[in-house]
Amino acid sequence: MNLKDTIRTIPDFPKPGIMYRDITTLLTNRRAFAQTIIDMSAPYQTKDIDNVAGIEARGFTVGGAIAYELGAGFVPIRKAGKLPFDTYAQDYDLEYGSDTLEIHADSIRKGERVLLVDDLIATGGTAEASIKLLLKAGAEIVGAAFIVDLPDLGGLARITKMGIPVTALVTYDGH
Ligand SMILES: O=P(O)(O)OC[C@H]1O[C@H](OP(=O)(O)OP(=O)(O)O)[C@H](O)[C@@H]1O
Ligand SMILES: Nc1ncnc2[nH]cnc12
Repeated sequence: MNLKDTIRTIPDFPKPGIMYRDITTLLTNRRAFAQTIIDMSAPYQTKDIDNVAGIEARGFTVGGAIAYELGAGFVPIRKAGKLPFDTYAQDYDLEYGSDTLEIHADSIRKGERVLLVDDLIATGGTAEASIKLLLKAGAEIVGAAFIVDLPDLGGLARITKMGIPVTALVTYDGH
C-alpha cells in the first residue's frame, strides 16, 4: 500500500504557511500502521539494537512498536520538565518554534546501540538535539528512522552529515 495516501495535510497549522503533515490518519489505518513499523524496523533487524529512542510526542507512537519489533528496549526523549529523575537537557529550534528536550541521564549504558525514531524530520533541529542527548548519555547511535522527510528543509542531509545513517518512508517536496 502507498503510505503517503494515508497521511493528511492541513494547511496553515500550527502557523500560517506551514503545511502540517498529519500522521494520525496513518496510525488509525491498521494496515498502514503495521507496514510503517515493519518498514522502519527492517534495516535494523540484524543490527543488534539495544534500545530504540523515541522523541515526544509523535515519536512515541512508533517508537514502542519498533522497539518490540526489534526485541529492543525503549528510551523516551521528552519535552523539558516531564522526566522525574536526573536528566541531560538540550535546547533546539524546529520548523515552527523552539523548545528543550531531556533524557534520563541513566537511561543508556555506555556503548549501547541505539536507533533514534520520530514521525517526521523537517529542519532536523529536533533530531540533532536528540542525538546530542544520546551521545551525552553514552549511546552508540546506529541510525535514525522517520516516517516522513521534508527534504527542502534539509534535516535528513544535516543528520547524514553527522555520520548517522537516516531512513524515511515518505517524502514531500516543497515543505
Ligand atoms: O525537524 P524539525 O524541524 O526539528 O521538526 C520535526 C519535529 O517536529 C514535530 O514535533 P513537535 O515539536 O511539533 O512536537 P509533537 O511531536 O509533540 O507534536 C515532529 O514530530 C518532529 O519531532
Ligand atoms: N510540516 C510539518 N508537519 C508536521 N510536523 C512537523 N514538524 C515540523 N514540521 C512539520
